[in-house]
Amino acid sequence: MSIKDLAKTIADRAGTDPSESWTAKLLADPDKAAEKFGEEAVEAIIEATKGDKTRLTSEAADVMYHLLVMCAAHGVTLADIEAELANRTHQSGLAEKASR
Ligand SMILES: N=c1c2ncn([C@@H]3O[C@H](COP(=O)(O)OP(=O)(O)OP(=O)(O)O)[C@@H](O)[C@H]3O)c2ncn1[C@@H]1O[C@H](COP(=O)(O)O)[C@@H](O)[C@H]1O
Repeated sequence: MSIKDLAKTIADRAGTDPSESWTAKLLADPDKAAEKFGEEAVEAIIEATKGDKTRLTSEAADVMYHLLVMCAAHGVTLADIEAELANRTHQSGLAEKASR
């Protein structure tokens, strides 16, 4: 599934029955969504340091999903994040830091 399709699926879960959808449950509880994102991020770090590519791929998918849910719980959309990233394309990190 593309990130865009995943974000749409997450947005579609807003306001639906939390007892029938993990996504709806997290959207209804932003602090829980943030906690889950933190857990998944730590799990991804652990797999990255172990060097297990398959496990890292799985944890990275968990991180992306929970990041999008946490953001959606606060009204931040994938389009918002993409716009922020687009604002940064002019920045050349190394050149900018060297000039400081
Ligand atoms: N990508 C995901 C996704 N990734 C993880 N999860 C759920 O996140 C929950 C918590 O993850 P955990 O890893 O903590 O689960 P766990 O069983 O404790 O596993 P471990 O930590 O022990 O490894 C589990 O219930 C997973 O099923 C997800 N739930 C939903 N999605 C996507 O969201 C869509 C809508 O899902 P629903 O909201 O459930 O309809 C799905 O079709 C998927 O595309």
